[in-house]
Amino acid sequence: MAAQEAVDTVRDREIGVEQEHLDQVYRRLEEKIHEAEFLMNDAAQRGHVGTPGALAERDAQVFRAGIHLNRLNNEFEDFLFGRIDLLYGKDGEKGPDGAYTSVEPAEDALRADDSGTYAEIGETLHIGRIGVLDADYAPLVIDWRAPAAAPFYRSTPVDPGRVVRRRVIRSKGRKVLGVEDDLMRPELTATLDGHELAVIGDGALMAALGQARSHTMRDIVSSIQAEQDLVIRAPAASVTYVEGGPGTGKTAVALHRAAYLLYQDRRRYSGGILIVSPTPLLVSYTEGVLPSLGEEGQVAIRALGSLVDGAEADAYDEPAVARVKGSSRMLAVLRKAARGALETPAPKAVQAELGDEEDEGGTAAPQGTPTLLRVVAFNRRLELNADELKRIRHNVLGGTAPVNLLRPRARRLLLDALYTKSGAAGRHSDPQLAAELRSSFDEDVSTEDSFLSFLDAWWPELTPRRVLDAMADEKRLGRWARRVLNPGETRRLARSLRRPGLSVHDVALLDELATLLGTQARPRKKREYDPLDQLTGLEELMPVREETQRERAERLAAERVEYAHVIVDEAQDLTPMQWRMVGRRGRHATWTVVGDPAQSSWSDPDEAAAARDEALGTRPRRRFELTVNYRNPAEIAELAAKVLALAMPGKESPRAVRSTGVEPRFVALAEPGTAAMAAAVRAEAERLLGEVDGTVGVVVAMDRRKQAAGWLGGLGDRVVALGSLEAKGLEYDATVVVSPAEIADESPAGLRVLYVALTRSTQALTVIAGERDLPDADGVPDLLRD
Ligand SMILES: Nc1ncnc2c1ncn2[C@@H]1O[C@H](COP(=O)(O)OP(=O)(O)OP(=O)(O)O)[C@@H](O)[C@H]1O
Repeated sequence: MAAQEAVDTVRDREIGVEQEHLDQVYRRLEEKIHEAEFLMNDAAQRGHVGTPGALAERDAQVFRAGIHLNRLNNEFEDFLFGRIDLLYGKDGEKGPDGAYTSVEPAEDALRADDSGTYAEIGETLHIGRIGVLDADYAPLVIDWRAPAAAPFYRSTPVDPGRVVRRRVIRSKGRKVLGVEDDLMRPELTATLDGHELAVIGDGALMAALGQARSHTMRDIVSSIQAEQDLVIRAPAASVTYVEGGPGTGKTAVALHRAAYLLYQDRRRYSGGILIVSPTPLLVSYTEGVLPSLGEEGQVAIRALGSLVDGAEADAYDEPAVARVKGSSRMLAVLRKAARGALETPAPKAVQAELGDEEDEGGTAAPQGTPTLLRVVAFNRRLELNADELKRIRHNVLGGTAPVNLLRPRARRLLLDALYTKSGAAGRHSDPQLAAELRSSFDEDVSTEDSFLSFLDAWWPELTPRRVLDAMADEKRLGRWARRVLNPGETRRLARSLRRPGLSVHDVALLDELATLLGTQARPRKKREYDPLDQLTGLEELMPVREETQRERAERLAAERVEYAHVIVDEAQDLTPMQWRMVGRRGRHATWTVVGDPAQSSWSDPDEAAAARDEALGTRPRRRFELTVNYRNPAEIAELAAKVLALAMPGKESPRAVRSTGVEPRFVALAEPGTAAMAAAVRAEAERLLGEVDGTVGVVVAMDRRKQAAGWLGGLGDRVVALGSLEAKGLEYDATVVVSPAEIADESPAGLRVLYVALTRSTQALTVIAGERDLPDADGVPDLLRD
């Protein structure tokens, strides 16, 4: 009892110490807010001066002060989270943020005698979401992304550097709630201001991992681990390539890396950072993290189905179709289609008003390409017949230039042919007169209505959507796909393109078509001229205040064709066609690519890897591996490892850091059929809702998605039903995986998809075995038995 009281006293004292520091930081922040407010008022006053120079200066001041205030207000909550106590450093030099920069301790920092090793703490640093200096420019808080903060993340007991004690501080508003310490040099007796260094708690990481999950990811800024920090701070020279199993923090690391890169070189990354995620669900799950890291507008998080402007797809094709659409064989088909579509009938909307770009798809009355051009020039009727037109078209299409960009050439060759027919060609021997005659001919003919409407029908301005719609006709597609796709693939592809709406895989086809057609990139919406752009410099180019982070990101994304840095999450899932689409957005970018081949839902990982290599070009790569699973307890990780052994024999599982003592539960259906499955799923979901504080995910085969949502009706929003492909990247406190066999049989990559499903839970897992799972007496499906 007495011992516990002593611990509590030490804990309270340490909390008190941190509270004092936090109070000091808040006082300083308040001063800064007052300063910012003063600046704003002062600037407003100056408005009365009235000279143009004074007005511009006022505007600049208001702008800066507004940004400052905004930032301070935003960062006010929970922004001080760490502290390190360091040995004296090797050199006495201070870095630009006022902190010592040396990583290694000074030679005389440690004293050893027969009874042990001793040291005096030479420096204490507090780490937070932004840096705060006191009035004398000494650091009260160091920004987590600053070099001086790196030891907070890098130091480990094996390689402690100067760090003796690493402390995570939990606070709410202005109140410090607790501290958790990790000792990096447990063998050392260290003193701080003459007192022995206190150590509180069992370490911050375990405390963080034990918390209940919500529907959004939280940032891990206070508990980033050393191997993760190496990735986050890796120099952005070329391609940073990260592999790691489920739950190793790949997504978290990728998001924190975006924040780090912006901090480190805001000027460079004002060109934008694009984060590509496989599904909209993962986008909304991760979206909360960046603003909370203190980043604004420059980062766009996009799902693969929303990467192309105007396309917003979240429907999935059946695996056999997705395989065809994603394959690089599609390139040959699209090349043919982009040219062949010139001869296809215009959709109704286009027919109604030729030249109208509005393209709604659908099948039109087969108008087809015109086979006769008739004009009147020099008082003569001139005609080009079907054969002549065909020859001209063939001629124009000779090279590989984008079809829409060939229209002027088509127009010229038509005029050439008509001119030859007119007999005017040899009329003048004087070249100048001949040229004049020709140009008046061209002008007459090319402004004639019959010529113009012919050209629109014969060489229409094609949109990617129109070509894709044209591919929905099986016979036509068969021609374009000859010797590339087999008849079954062609049939399935055409059928899927006849369905209304776009699938996620269609979007990459649209993007490829846009390139093949040479569709003009949408003109950049020019930002309104703002005199402050010149006054404030790029660092200060922060969002206009009334625009939200998301709105700004969307606007920038819409305007942007390419980005300065591209981060690809779940990279193992990009098809070759998707790699091409993403690659076009980062031709001059640096890249961070994170993924796990063992979770790939793509049936031909080698083909996808080849396309990835093409997208990344010859840029040098730095490879990193993440090896620790922070999500799953060991009990769940062990079960998932059985599926990994089937899916990818020899592939190692990441090491789980914690164990809950709760084994996964198995439930077999009381009787065959959907009703029994519905009852079992609902009962398990209800039970788990009672067991965990956070969220419950029910993962089913893709074609049971809607059904499963119905089974869970009325259970509230802590529980969600997901198709197996949608579960990627997400996590829940508890999951119910329904019929492993159904998930595994869904596609050639089914076992890897099942592996994903089994690795979503942070606490509890129930597996419900259907008939096809052949459960044993304990309800364990055959796929999960030893
Ligand atoms: N250093 C850390 N401290 C606390 N939590 C962490 C840390 N690293 C990762 N996590 C948590 O572990 C979970 C898994 O992280 P994340 O989703 O980034 O992993 P992943 O490698 O992308 O997984 P998957 O491949 O399954 O999508 C998240 O809840 C994340 O917040």
